[in-house]
Amino acid sequence: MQEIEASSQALAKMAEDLCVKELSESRLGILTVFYGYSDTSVLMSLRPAICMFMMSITRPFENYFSCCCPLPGEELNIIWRIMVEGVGSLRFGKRKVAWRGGCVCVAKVRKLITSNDWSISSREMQDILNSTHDAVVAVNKNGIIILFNTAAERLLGVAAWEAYGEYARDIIPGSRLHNVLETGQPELNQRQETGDACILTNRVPVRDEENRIVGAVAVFRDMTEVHQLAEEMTCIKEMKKLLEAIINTSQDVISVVDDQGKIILVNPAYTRLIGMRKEDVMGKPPTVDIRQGESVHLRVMQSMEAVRGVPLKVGPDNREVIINAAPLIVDGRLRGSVAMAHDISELKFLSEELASVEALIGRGQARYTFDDIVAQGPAMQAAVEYACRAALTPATVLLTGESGTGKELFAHAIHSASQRRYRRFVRVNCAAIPETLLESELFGYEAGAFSGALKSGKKGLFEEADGGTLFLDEIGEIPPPIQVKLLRVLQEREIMRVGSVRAFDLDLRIIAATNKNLEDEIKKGSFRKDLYYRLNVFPINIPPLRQRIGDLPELARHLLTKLNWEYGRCVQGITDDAAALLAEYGWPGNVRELENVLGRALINMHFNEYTIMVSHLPPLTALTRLNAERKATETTVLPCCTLAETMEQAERRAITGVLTMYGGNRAETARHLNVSLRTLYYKLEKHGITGSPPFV
Ligand SMILES: Nc1ncnc2c1ncn2[C@@H]1O[C@H](COP(=O)(O)OP(=O)(O)OP(=O)(O)O)[C@@H](O)[C@H]1O
Repeated sequence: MQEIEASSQALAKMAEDLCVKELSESRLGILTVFYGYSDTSVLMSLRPAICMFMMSITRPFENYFSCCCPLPGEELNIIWRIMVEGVGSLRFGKRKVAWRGGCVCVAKVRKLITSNDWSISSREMQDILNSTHDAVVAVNKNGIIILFNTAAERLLGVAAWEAYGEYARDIIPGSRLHNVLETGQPELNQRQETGDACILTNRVPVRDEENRIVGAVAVFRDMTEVHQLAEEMTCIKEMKKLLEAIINTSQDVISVVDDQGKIILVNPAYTRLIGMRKEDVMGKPPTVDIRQGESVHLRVMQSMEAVRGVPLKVGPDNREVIINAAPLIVDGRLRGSVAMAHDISELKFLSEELASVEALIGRGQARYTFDDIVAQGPAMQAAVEYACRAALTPATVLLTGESGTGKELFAHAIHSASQRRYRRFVRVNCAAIPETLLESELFGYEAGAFSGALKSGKKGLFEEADGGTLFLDEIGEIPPPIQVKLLRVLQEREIMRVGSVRAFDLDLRIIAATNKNLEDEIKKGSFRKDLYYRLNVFPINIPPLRQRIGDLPELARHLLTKLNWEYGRCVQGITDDAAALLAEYGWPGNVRELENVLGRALINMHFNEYTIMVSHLPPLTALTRLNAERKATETTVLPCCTLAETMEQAERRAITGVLTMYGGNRAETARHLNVSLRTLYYKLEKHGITGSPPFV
């Protein structure tokens, strides 16, 4: 603060000049302090433009500055002060003010508020403006800043006290308030990008009652946060849409309950499954759809823990579902629970379908190689050696042998050792497919070939195996009409779909297997001779187990390893007694039966038993007797008999043995002996075998 002593005359003049000058520009506040007489009314009339302070002559003026602001809460920055001595007068326009000593101060008014609403104090007004988030800057008609709130300080980076009294054009040129003053036109919603910030500005002229422009005000709104918020909102909205789409398209059944246990979300898969409309379940307790079992939602909400694999029956059709559910915990608070149900009725159905299709076809890759075949004795070794040779050629192979001797095992091994090993190995059990379907299954059909046919037509198993190997198991069961078609495939190497007139080429190797004697079948007229010759290119006969009993110990070891793995056991071997019993047995079911017998022994064993004993084996007596008989037939020399007589006796023994084993069941006996029922009846009559077991 400057303080100048001066003669009263000079100072009076200076004060007067200053007053006039400052009043005209309204830039600075002139504070004139008089001792002695004063004309209050004159000075007060200047208030809209400057701050005028009246003081009591009795009070020292220093105190006055701090306490006598005309509007409470305003502050002054005194720039200079002139002490005035003597007596004089000041003239304001036509009026003259007498004075006697005093001072003239020039002060910058830091907060100058001109408000006509005197019910709100200037301090309150200032507080209100400072509290607003928007920056507010106002100028008077000369473009001088008369209002600058805290948000403006923050946003524009200028302190309020620096801004007050300055030209807005100088301090904040971007505000364009001077333009508004000039044009009188409001500038609304103007966007300004400053660095990272995005500001929206409204600038309007301020008019008095006579519509004269007396100033301008700008409101700056920092839109950065709003923009960020809008972006976040858009992001959340998109996320919500995405989640909704996922939930709605999910095949899994989804339901959500709130913390009150009321359903608040279900997806279309849910309504489809339980057969209720969405509006019928929303807001309802989660037990609304359950037919059998407890609500997992309630369980989860009580325990606050997830559950997995809970079986339930839901909906009008009592659909079987498996449910996984978890509590919804947000910020440590339980907000509800979400459950996902998998409809296992469908799954069960599909897996059954798959199993039946696979059982019928057995398609895919070969599972065994020659390493999986136990062949100790010379007969088996010869068969394996022959099969190895066959594998290296594209020739058709015919595997013959009793049931369970390992024909399928050989077919897999041949494919695995052939050049086609990386192509498909398709197995078809001709006996398992109904006769009516066999043709279309094997050869496929054209669209609309018969009622119930697929619109698109269907590939047959021959086509499926194209490039690979087709294993026709139980070939002896193929009915004569299909034998003709099969013959054509083997001859021409081409097939024709059912309902088609167009034949196409195929490249596949055929392996056929049967436990029937096809020559007998030809004699009976049930199997085509020409087909037999086509199939019998590479015949391999696999001997029955009873004729290679020497293989039994190694086979048992091999099968035990397999069974231990399947049953999770560690059985090491077989006692000598048990092995002797197994060797005595006739094994009509061959290696498959041996596998079953060992499997049953494992089931009979305790977990701390590691060696199969006789007590673990199922009863094998009936066939042991047969076996003894067979051995006798094979080994006993009958010196006083002719060859024809010996054969007669052997035949009689064989028939009575098998008949005893099957409790007199002639059909089973015929099947076992591989003769037709008609032949068996003939032989029974011939040998005079009648009555009930035991037959002698
Ligand atoms: N020599 C062998 N070595 C190892 N396992 C064998 C042997 N022979 C047969 N097996 C096993 O015995 C079971 C029956 O074999 P497979 O199914 O090949 O007989 P199959 O003659 O095709 O029977 P079917 O005529 O009844 O179809 C299979 O588990 C097979 O692995």
